[in-house]
Amino acid sequence: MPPNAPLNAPSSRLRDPVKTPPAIAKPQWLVSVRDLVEATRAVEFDVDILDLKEPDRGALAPVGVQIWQQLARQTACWSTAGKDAPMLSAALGESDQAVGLADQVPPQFAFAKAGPSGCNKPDQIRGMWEAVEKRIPDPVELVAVAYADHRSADCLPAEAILDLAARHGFRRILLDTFEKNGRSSIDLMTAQRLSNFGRQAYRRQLWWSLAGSITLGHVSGIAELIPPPEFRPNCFAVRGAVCDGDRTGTLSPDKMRQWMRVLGECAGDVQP
Ligand SMILES: O=C[C@H](O)COP(=O)(O)O
Repeated sequence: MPPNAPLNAPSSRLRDPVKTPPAIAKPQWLVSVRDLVEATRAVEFDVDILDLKEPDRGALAPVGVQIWQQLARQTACWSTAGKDAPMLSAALGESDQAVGLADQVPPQFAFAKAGPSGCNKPDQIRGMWEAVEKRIPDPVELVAVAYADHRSADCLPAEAILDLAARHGFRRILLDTFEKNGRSSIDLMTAQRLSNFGRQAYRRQLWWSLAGSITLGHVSGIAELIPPPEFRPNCFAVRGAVCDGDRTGTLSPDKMRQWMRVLGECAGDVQP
């Protein structure tokens, strides 16, 4: 187990819908989808988390509330049909938009993410988290978001957000890029910073997900990039690399199949 316990105990709102593993044999896989059609395609490929997001409108743009509701109904059908229904996650947008939408997230969703852009002081980001937490339905867990290109997003650096998130009682953090211009989180952070981010997450008992123009090459090369297994991401989150064309295209079954295979091959990397 990581040596340092979180400074604040998690609030009841942050209880896990599933237990957070201290170490995982196989990284989880999040795929961002824009609607029910893409979601239905993605479930064929053993996705762990379906993330509802409109890729035409930036990093964390929300889809319409009616699409959240469709997915909430569909997940019940998947479960009753005996399928392993993925957990649902809602992108709420950035700061004020996230606060405004938080109370409309269906309670069937496991997670919601609020972007920190414009929050360049600790008090601002804490205030935004608190405002979202006040409105979000109780079973939905708010996930902290940090951007590798934090200057473009006018927010605090990723390491500072991780520290604040741990103190606030978050259980999970997503590292993504604000700009979707093809520069990956790995290019922006460099291997050293990324590895330190992973170490910091492990020590603070934060599950972390790596997103931001991540490619299959990044996934298969993660052991060289972050040698200690326990510092590696608990989850890889992807959109662009599993689409035909760029991230505004549609999900490619061939690419989804390749990702499923490569992620399956990561199994056994981490000893519990
Ligand atoms: O949450 C994950 C993002 O949607 C990743 O998108 P991307 O792979 O196009 O950067």
